Amino acid sequence: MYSGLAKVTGRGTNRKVSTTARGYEVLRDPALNKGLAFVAEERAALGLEGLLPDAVVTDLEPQLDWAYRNYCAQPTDLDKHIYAWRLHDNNSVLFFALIQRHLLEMLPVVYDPTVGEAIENYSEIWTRPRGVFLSVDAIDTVEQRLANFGASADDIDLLVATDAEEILGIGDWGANGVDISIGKLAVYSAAAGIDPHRVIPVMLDAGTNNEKLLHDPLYTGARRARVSNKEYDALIDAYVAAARKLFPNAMLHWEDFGSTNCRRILDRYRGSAPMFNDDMQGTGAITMAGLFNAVELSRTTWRDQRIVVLGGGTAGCGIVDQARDEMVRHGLSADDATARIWIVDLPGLLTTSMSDRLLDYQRPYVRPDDEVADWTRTPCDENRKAALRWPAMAGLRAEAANGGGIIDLATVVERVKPTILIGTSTTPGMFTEDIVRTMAAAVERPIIFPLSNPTHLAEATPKQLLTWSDGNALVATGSPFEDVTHKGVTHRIGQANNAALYPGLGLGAIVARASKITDEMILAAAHAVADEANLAEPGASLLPSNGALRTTSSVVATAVVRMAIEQGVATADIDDPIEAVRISEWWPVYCPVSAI
Ligand SMILES: NC(=O)c1ccc[n+]([C@@H]2O[C@H](COP(=O)([O-])OP(=O)(O)OC[C@H]3O[C@@H](n4cnc5c(N)ncnc54)[C@H](O)[C@@H]3O)[C@@H](O)[C@H]2O)c1
Ligand SMILES: O=C(O)C[C@H](O)C(=O)O
Ligand SMILES: [Mn+2]
Repeated sequence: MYSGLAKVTGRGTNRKVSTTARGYEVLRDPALNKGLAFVAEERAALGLEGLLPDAVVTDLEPQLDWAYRNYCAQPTDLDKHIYAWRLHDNNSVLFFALIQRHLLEMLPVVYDPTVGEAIENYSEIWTRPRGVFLSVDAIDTVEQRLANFGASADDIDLLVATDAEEILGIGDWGANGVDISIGKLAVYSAAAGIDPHRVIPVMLDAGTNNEKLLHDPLYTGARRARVSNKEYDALIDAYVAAARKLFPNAMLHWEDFGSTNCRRILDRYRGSAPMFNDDMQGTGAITMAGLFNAVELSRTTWRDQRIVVLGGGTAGCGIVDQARDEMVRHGLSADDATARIWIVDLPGLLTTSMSDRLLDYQRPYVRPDDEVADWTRTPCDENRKAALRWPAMAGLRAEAANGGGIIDLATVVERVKPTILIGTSTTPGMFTEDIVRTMAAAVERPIIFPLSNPTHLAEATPKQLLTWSDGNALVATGSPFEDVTHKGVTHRIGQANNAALYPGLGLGAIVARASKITDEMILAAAHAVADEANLAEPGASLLPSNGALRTTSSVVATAVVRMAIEQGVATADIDDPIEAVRISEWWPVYCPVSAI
């Protein structure tokens, strides 16, 4: 969004902006400001003479060198994060050009994992608000608040909203979580060229159960326990209604909702608006991209897989839903495919007798109790009992306390001999040496994806997995990890992070002006990502490098546009999907600014 009234003409590198803003209004608007790069005519027309030093430097390069030096001079990743985001608040082109130039290095700092630290420290480090804050305490003002952003119907392509109940794997961070919406949007722009001036980050403040925040005098959000049921649904309803009314062309992206709300929200609105849930669908798709390549390298087929998932929440179930569908596409019945999946969560292996206390999306995957009647049960330790914290798990807590014991991951791996092991449990160290060695002894190329973020929550490190499997494991992780050299082979660790998929998916949906985002569009995106990886070398990464994200995202977007057209959900008139994507991409270059 621009200060004052703005008119943007031309696309790609031919963009031009004209504005009613003048003087400091221009310089203080990060969307318009280009510092010394304003030329004499612009300075005269926009009332900037005397407000800038007289030197004119139109070249972005010296500014980039200077910004990068300052960035590198920051002592910690959190300081670097803060520096980069202050640059963003001053000059958004420079911020995105800097990230683009140093994508591999900066993405983990601007975004995950450092964004987790920034969220934990939000009250201390925020300087100016970004995005729109909607609150359960003011549901009747939701539309007005969104309108106050100052954009008109044609100005916005995308809104990312969070209620911050489950930020990454670090839990409930209340209003601090706005940074995840902001961060996800920055990745859209850096990775796929979605115009950063045509998006809105949204914080849906439904309260927080984070005691630390509730007692922090600096906390910026509603100081009350999280609401649920009708009150919560009313906030979401008001948001969707307002967003659809004010920005009817915009796509809605849902991020880091709690496990009890995430699927419900998607199911409720998905049929009537272009939207997707990144943690379920985006994660499912990027994981599938990694799995497509891993299954190929393992020289097995999708019909042969046995999949064990640790952590059957939003991400874990999003992944198995897509894996089950893939097995069905390879000829298994839905029941046979489901029977090749085991989910282990806090109460251990999910089984039929737990069904009425599980979430609806976990229920299809429960195992029959008689099938596991003679499986070893381990006592449920105090930590785990305390951790059985979902309301839905109240009964299970009692059961565990009564000494029933649980069927843990080690037992499941021993019994099932999985070909694929996925970690979305938010719990580090859960893929132990014993577990990995058991799996590696039974399967030639064990496929093991510890996906929990940020880095310190990964279920195992790639180095451990490759050591314990003697170099045979096919590994991808949620957060970035270094290459691992084992017995002379350098294993490049692909990052199965939805950041490698959702930007291209979103760009494709926006270019197609898709009326819905279908499962087939998401699958097309997953295949497009998988195809971009080069598997030729031993130890090759299962996924394309994040350094190549812009190229990957264009390819993904094109595949998504094609699928949207094929399925009849594209409302834009498109002859050539490649060209349509190309001309829609925003690039961080200074464009001429003139006066209205
Ligand atoms: N790589 C990616 O792209 C990606 C995407 C989404 C989520 N994630 C990560 O996955 C993790 C889970 O995210 P989510 O959104 O699904 O959260 P969630 O809260 O919906 O699910 C987490 C699940 O793990 C279970 N769990 C917790 N401790 C466990 C333990 N010790 N053993 C077994 N199960 C346990 C919880 O009960 C819950 O069901 C997070 O760390 C998140 O960062 C990664
Ligand atoms: O944000 C990420 O890095 C991936 C994912 O959406 C998560 O919640 O962990
Ligand atoms: Mn997420």
